[in-house]
Amino acid sequence: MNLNTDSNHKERVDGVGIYIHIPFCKQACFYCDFHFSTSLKKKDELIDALIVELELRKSEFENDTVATIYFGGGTPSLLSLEEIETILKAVYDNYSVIENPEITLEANPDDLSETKILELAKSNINRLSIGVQSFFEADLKLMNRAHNATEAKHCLELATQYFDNISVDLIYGIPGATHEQWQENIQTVLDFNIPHISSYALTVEPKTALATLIKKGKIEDVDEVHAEAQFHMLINQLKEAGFIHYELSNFSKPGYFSINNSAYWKGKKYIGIGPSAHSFSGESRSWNISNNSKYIQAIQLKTLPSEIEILSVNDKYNEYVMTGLRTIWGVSLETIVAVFGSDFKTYILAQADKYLNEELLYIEDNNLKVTTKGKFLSDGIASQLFKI
Ligand SMILES: C[S@@+](CC[C@H](N)C(=O)[O-])C[C@H]1O[C@@H](n2cnc3c(N)ncnc32)[C@H](O)[C@@H]1O
Ligand code: SF4
Repeated sequence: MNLNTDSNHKERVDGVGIYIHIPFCKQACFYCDFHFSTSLKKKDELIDALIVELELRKSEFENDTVATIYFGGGTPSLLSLEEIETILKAVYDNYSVIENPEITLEANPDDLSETKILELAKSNINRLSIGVQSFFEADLKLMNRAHNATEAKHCLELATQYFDNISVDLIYGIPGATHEQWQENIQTVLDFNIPHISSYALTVEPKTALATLIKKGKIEDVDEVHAEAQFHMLINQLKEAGFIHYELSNFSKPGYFSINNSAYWKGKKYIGIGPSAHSFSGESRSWNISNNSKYIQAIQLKTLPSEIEILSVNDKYNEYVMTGLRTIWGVSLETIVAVFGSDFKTYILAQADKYLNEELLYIEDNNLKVTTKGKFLSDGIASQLFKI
């Protein structure tokens, strides 16, 4: 299934994507439930396994061209340039890659010394996604980030000298962080002339240290109203600065949309390499085991440690509605009819009626979209449009 067929989609994505998960971090951020290990003992074995998995899966893309390569984590910036290049070589050896693919590396500020940035600038990496989260010491300590506020600013000073395509991650709704501090965080990123920002509300995931600390009363609970107010400040401040709010958590200057993520939101195929990585073939989703040792063992035996789920028509429709409503492109009613049939269009319009009347949704050029008022509620609204 390729949902990137709408004639009115402005950012067309040609080619498929490869995501490579680097499951190591220096220390565990209190809020994070992504898959990572703080022990680097198995790093070499894991890199070997990533290379074998890339070889094992090449037939999945034998008729496709790779347009984006994304090193995510965990903390990919923990890898040396040599390690990154070895993995990239395995991509080029096994897949057909377009001439100038977007190659993103997620990086943490404490890894980005001038030497490291210079090395990365000489490699094929052409986009950095830097996990700053906040420029305030108290916020960084509360979240147990490995960097401090000075490192956060210093790394942007350096990175902007060598890279043009940079994204910065910021977290809002942090307990104790005032609205003024939040606005200062956004302004600091703008002052560095960063063209792309991803911003998430601090989410208390079950079984994280943050959840335990809140339960014990050691950290104040997150406040939804406070977070929603900061989300709207973000929208307004970035709109004024010329950013396009192209996905619920993503803002970009024209020309700097993440091609990798846009492809994902538009239902393009991608393969995820590494422990916990997810893949989407168009017809099914699969995900690798979230355990470094078991992942390495299975790959050494030339088996894929993954589970697969074949998507039903309703699953595909639900996913399209969920991702579509989060984006600037919305849910195309033309695509709904073309891919799922006219019954689905009748269904979605009936379900959407209440939200259209409440001005949480609107229709523009035959696309169903969330209004600014509806944005913070977009996932909840999408679930009300699902077919079960
Ligand atoms: C999993 S991290 C990987 C990149 C890198 N290690 C970093 O920390 O920036 C990707 C993004 O997800 C954000 N994130 C992970 N868990 C989150 C949570 N519970 N609430 C808000 N943001 C979260 C991180 O802060 C980061 O910006
Ligand atoms: S937020 Fe990033 S650095 Fe922190 S634990 Fe998660 S993956 Fe690691």
